[in-house]
Amino acid sequence: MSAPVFERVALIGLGLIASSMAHAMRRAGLAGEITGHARSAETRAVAREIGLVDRVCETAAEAAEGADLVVLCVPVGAMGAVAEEIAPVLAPGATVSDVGSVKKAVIEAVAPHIPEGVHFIPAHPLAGTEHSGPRSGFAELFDNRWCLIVPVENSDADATARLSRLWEGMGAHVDVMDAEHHDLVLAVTSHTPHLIAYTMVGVADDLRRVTDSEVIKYSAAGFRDFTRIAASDPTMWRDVFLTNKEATLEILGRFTEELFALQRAIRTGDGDHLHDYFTRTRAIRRGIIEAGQDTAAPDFGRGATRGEGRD
Ligand SMILES: NC(=O)c1ccc[n+]([C@@H]2O[C@H](COP(=O)([O-])OP(=O)(O)OC[C@H]3O[C@@H](n4cnc5c(N)ncnc54)[C@H](O)[C@@H]3O)[C@@H](O)[C@H]2O)c1
Ligand SMILES: O=C(O)C(=O)C[C@]1(C(=O)O)C=C[C@@H](O)C=C1
Repeated sequence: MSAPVFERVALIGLGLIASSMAHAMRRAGLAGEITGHARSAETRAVAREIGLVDRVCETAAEAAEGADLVVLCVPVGAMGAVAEEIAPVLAPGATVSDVGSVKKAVIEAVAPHIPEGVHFIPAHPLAGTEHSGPRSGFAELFDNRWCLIVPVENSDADATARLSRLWEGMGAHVDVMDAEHHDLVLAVTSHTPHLIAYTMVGVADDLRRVTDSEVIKYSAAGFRDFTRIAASDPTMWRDVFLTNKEATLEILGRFTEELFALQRAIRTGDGDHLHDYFTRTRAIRRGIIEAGQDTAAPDFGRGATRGEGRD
């Protein structure tokens, strides 16, 4: 058990990421006290029932008051309003961070509300599941995953190091990245793949009407993986695409070009093109495994029903 890195941590939004943070902080004794707030009364009631944090508060400001770390764990589109609400109670020397999947838009929405003397250090843990809500979290979520810290202009070095210690204590490896680069990298590795999965499952759903449920009945592993991703929270992903528009459209444009090239190769019977392409992509998968990055998604059946106890 380590000494607490922060005396009081406030988690605003009590879904998958916040609940996993609460479990991971408790596992390693990283916080003296954890307070929490979620917008819906139902979520707050569930959080109280399962003892998720030490104190569930009725407002975000109440949870943030007296905290030396406040972490915004709400959908990206809600970050600015929450920052505005907690701003009056933030004490000088406190740190505000977030876990949003997009960084440039979050910084633009949150930074203007951060008072003088309060540190703002955005972050993004690259770990998740398709589940949501306060029951879906688990202490191991961040183990051996990356957490990207995205310092803003004049971010305090000591405060950044302290936040890094917290994430390392929760099991993550920490790297530092600037916001624009973060958003482009994530558009490639996370955002566009989610859009493709949503699309593929939508296509299959249309087809299902034609084939009378054969698509579901005979769905093989590849498609099942798509359905897991496409079961992810609609609010979260709507906000991701609306706020990482530029980078996602850039990657989607490239994706479409390559898809057309493959489509043409199939139509013209260009086996060499297909074989070369698949050889290249196979090498990427092998590279990921050799680098030890293939941390298989953990057990998702942790009593969480998607949408349960959340607004
Ligand atoms: N799910 C993932 O895979 C994943 C991974 C990394 C980062 N993230 C990011 O983490 C953040 C939270 O995602 P999650 O998966 O934990 O979501 P979630 O849907 O499980 O939880 C979101 C929580 O925020 C609360 N909430 C929504 N609007 C609010 C508001 N205005 N004020 C207070 N509470 C509000 C909801 O009640 C809910 O408890 C998002 O910004 C997301 O982009 C998600
Ligand atoms: O494993 C999953 O369910 C995820 O989609 C997690 C995932 C990802 O794309 O890797 C999703 C969004 C994040 O911001 C970070 C992680």
